[in-house]
Amino acid sequence: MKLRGLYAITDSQLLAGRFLSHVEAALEGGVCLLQYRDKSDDAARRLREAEALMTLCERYGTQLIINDDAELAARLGVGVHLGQTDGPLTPARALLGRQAIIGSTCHASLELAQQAAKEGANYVAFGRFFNSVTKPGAPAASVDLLEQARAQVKLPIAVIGGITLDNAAPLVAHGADLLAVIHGLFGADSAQEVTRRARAFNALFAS
Ligand SMILES: Cc1ncc(COP(=O)(O)OP(=O)(O)O)c(N)n1
Ligand SMILES: Cc1nc(C(=O)O)sc1CCOP(=O)(O)O
Ligand SMILES: [Mg+2]
Repeated sequence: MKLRGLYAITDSQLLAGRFLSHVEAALEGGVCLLQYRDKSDDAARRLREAEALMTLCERYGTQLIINDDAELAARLGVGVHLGQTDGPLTPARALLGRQAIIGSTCHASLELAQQAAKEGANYVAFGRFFNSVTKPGAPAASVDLLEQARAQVKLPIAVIGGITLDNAAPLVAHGADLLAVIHGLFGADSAQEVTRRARAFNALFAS
């Protein structure tokens, strides 16, 4: 499966009261990967929501990725995204199997990306590229770094952090394969606007 296009990431606070309707609206507009990102420790709710997302993803032919939690990903038979403090890739791969999509946060480090590639990641993520409402303290990355990564890293590259329809095009032009977006997608007031934004993000990959 080609990893290229919009990578939608959920946020439990932002989507409170409109979780499934906004996610379905995004899927309607086209989503390459959907990440379930919930930083709470409410395991029962996390399982329930992840299962609901899996049902939606199956209907739309989208791959579901669980943030942080390889055990939950294994339980559902889906992929996982691991940051630098979320545990090593090798045991996650052993747990999830060869087919699962595993992504790795590399901040602004080519060395971390090379390491992730060696350990069998399916994509690497760099960020944050812009000011992020969701994660203001994340370390910064630049378009120069993205260009170097494009030249040196053979894996699909996800970019993240403050990405909106107004600032995403140069990232695609400099080699990003996946636009990972929370607020710039789900911050919309209506489901129709979420669908419109999803279509517009994907259109950036058309040329
Ligand atoms: C696609 C993508 N890229 C980066 C991250 C950030 O992961 P991490 O550094 O583990 O931070 P948290 O998201 O867990 O707060 C991500 N989730 N997805
Ligand atoms: C979860 C996350 N990780 C980042 C990183 O740089 O690693 S930035 C970020 C937040 C992304 O949300 P938004 O699109 O609302 O800025
Ligand atoms: Mg994490």
